[in-house]
Amino acid sequence: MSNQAGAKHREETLNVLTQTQMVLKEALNKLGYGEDMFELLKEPLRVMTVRIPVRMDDGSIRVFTGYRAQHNDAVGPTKGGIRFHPEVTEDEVKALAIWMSLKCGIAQLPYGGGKGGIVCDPREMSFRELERVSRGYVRAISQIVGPSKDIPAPDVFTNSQIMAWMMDEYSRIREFDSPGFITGKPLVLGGSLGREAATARGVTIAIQEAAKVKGIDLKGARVAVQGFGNAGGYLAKFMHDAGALVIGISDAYGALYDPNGLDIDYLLDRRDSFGTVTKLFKNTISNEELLELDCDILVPAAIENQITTRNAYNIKAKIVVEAANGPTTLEATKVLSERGILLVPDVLGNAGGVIVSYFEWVQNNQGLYWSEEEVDRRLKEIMVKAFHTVYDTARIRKIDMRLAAYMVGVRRMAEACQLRGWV
Ligand SMILES: NC(=O)C1=CN([C@@H]2O[C@H](COP(=O)(O)OP(=O)(O)OC[C@H]3O[C@@H](n4cnc5c(N)ncnc54)[C@H](O)[C@@H]3O)[C@@H](O)[C@H]2O)C=CC1
Ligand SMILES: O=C(O)CCC(=O)C(=O)O
Repeated sequence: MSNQAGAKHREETLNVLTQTQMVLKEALNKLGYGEDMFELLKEPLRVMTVRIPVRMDDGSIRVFTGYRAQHNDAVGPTKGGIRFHPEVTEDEVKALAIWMSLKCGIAQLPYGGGKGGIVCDPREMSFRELERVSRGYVRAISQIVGPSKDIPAPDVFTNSQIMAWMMDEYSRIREFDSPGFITGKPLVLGGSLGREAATARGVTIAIQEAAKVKGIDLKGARVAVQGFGNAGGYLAKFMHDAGALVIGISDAYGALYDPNGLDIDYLLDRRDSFGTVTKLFKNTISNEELLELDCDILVPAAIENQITTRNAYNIKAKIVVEAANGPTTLEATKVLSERGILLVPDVLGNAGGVIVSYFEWVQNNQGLYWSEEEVDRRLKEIMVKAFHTVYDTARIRKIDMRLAAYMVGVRRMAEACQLRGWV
């Protein structure tokens, strides 16, 4: 078997959780921890599976499966989003929870990682059905979540309205108003200024720092963005506003390409609430083609496993910044690194979302609200520091940015577990 065929075979047999565990093990090894620490951190401490009966609008009952994973709470309560997607699996939610731990470690937030998901397709559900499934999920997990236990937030196909229903349901169960139970809420319910755009703002800061390192001028740089929802939509806008040429964007149904730059404001205006816009156009290209466009900066901002050994050799970008969680496989990470492409990994690149969620929780706890300028200033401070900590670790240790990010991200949690006497 050739090297390339071997890598492809390995990749096809590893799921996101196994791949995460492999990097985690290497990071812990490099930090000098033994097998016992890996044994503790390789899986979440707690995973709850729930079945949520929901009366649909036609009178029938459908039972949805949901998960909430809590990776580790040695540092503080767990934190992380909830996704509604037909392909949610338990292993995916577990990996996402571990990534949240790493993200919070890199950004130095007083949290461990958590993540939730419901197997459903909100694109095929009515507004009221979505409300019922959201409330049912909170009732089912209410015992293990809370403002000082585990604090959810939005993720793929969930939004501030869903956070509002969930906060309301939790407050009813507890019989007191609990804005600090969940973040990503609407402003009038205790949301934070700047949270909605925070993930993309953080990605933008990571891109700016990566571009400096690579000597790329953002003005006129050609950018392709996969995904046009919360993360991808705002990111395309920020890149456009920074003078870059956004030559490609995509959604679940296809991609749009214009070598002279797309009209991002127009596309944002036409997009639906699920980040879909390409259905309105005839001359589309595929998501696969978008990833291989001739560009300077590529931002996967949709779902997992998009850059694999199938296309990693054809990626033309000089910088890849992961706004999505897990868009690049482990084998593809190696290929990009060997090809000299700077890959800013998810646990660093998209940390802006949880950073501003932390600000929202702090504001809820203190009952004092900050200006958007204050939120953005604090976000920038944390992101720039996090970028350079990870970049310097990679440079000094001669390792790729993903492994460096795992080392930086897990260090504090491992120390906390040791100090608590768990290992
Ligand atoms: N919303 C947040 O605060 C954060 C989101 N992320 C990550 O960013 C990524 C995107 O999340 P959001 O923008 O919040 O979700 P969203 O639901 O707002 O948008 C998702 C976008 O991805 C597209 N998409 C879905 N399936 C696809 C497929 N198979 N191929 C191509 N495109 C597809 C959708 O059409 C939509 O444009 C996810 O990986 C999420 O975990 C990471 C950190 C925070
Ligand atoms: O805002 C948060 O707490 C978590 C966001 C999230 O789910 C993520 O960073 O993947």
